[in-house]
Amino acid sequence: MLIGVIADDFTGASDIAVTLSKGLEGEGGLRTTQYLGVPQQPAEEQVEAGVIALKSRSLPAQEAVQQSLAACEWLLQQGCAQIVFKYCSTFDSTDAGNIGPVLDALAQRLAARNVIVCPAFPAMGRTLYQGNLFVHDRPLNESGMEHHPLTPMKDADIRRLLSRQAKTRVSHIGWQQVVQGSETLREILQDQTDEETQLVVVDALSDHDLTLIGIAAADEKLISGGSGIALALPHNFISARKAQGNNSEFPAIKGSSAILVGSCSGATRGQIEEHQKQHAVLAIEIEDVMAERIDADDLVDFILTHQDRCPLIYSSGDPAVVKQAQQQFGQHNISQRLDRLFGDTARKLVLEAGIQRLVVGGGETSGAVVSALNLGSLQVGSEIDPGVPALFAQGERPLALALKSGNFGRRDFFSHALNVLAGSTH
Ligand SMILES: Nc1ncnc2c1ncn2[C@@H]1O[C@H](COP(=O)(O)OP(=O)(O)O)[C@@H](O)[C@H]1O
Ligand SMILES: O=C(O)[C@@H](O)C(=O)COP(=O)(O)O
Repeated sequence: MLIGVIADDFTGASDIAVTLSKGLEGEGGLRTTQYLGVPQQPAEEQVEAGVIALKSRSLPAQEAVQQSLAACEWLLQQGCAQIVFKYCSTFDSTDAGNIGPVLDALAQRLAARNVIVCPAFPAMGRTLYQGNLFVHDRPLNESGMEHHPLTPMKDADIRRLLSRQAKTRVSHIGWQQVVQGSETLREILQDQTDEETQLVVVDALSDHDLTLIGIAAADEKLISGGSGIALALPHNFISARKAQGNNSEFPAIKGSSAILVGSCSGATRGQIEEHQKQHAVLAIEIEDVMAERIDADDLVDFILTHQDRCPLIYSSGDPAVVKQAQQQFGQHNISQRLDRLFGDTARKLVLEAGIQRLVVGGGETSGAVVSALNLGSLQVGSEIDPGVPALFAQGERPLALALKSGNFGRRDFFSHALNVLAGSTH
């Protein structure tokens, strides 16, 4: 294994996994496997990039640090020369963490001097300029992310956010320096090396900028960012002839399907609206979940009786509905109950009812579903939409998955994803 990634949620893990497996256009990427939690056994020999999916974004900071360090140890044992800490391209976190505390701990473990911090993901409109993060034409704190149920983002200045979370000093490399090229950037990074470790927020507006940054970071032991930071990392290993590259083929799975959605993001709510125009959709009311008036058997029943209409079940609400539910029940209680409900439903659907194509909307929700299925590891297939690959779990009966970040995906994402998992290229 050459590159090891520690991802703080499951959709984020598949986002960076597909970036590594794709590589730069015309060049190809690395043989990539996504692990669900820290594996108990060594990786298979042919794996060149290993992505460990944690569900650590919303844990207490100390637990997130412990899990991230455990993931780091396993990746180092597999021989990784470079570790990447992957967080959200909207920098999802709070003043208590977890991005800062995890970076502090990883930097110390790896004795890294300059740790790049770059959440930019231009394909999804996330750009970083003068240390401030934008989502398309809005600053992060006006992008809708200020309403996120778990990590409301109320500041767009990554330097300021990170300084509140991390003990390590925070510095900045501006876009005007990035565009001077990889060589200059490498020199700037090396010049910044003094005794003190630094978290270096680096601006990026385009994939070209990210490519320059990735090439400049070829020798860095620790890098961090959204999936965009990994764009050029396969190139570093392929051009140094250390990697064989990715030439895997994946099955088309046409079996029965289910779509489970817990994300409350604007993009996801639009996708649900689109889906219900032609397909079967069931809304779960939070009051019913909290009062245990609805359970996994009810949801399984809906999915199985609507197989001919691409059934989708969602809990998602708009910001006003979410706020009201939070005031009534507490966000932690709601998330715990929903995680359990979606997890139990997925287990019954896959293990008992034989569902073979599963699409999940939302990072935390994907974590809950995939953890309940206890799948171990997933092979990374083709990209359904930017940042969302087809994933395959081997077992007695193959299972194809798509784990969609709340904000990702085209408007008809859910039906499109089912088609791609079934082998359609449209
Ligand atoms: N109607 C709702 N009210 C309050 N919280 C909700 C509701 N529906 C889902 N949630 C919670 O909101 C969170 C959404 O997070 P996540 O699944 O990561 O989506 P995203 O990818 O958009 O961040 C989950 O913890 C989920 O349990
Ligand atoms: O970087 C991103 O935006 C995604 O890969 C990601 O981490 C998504 O998180 P969720 O929005 O919680 O799914």
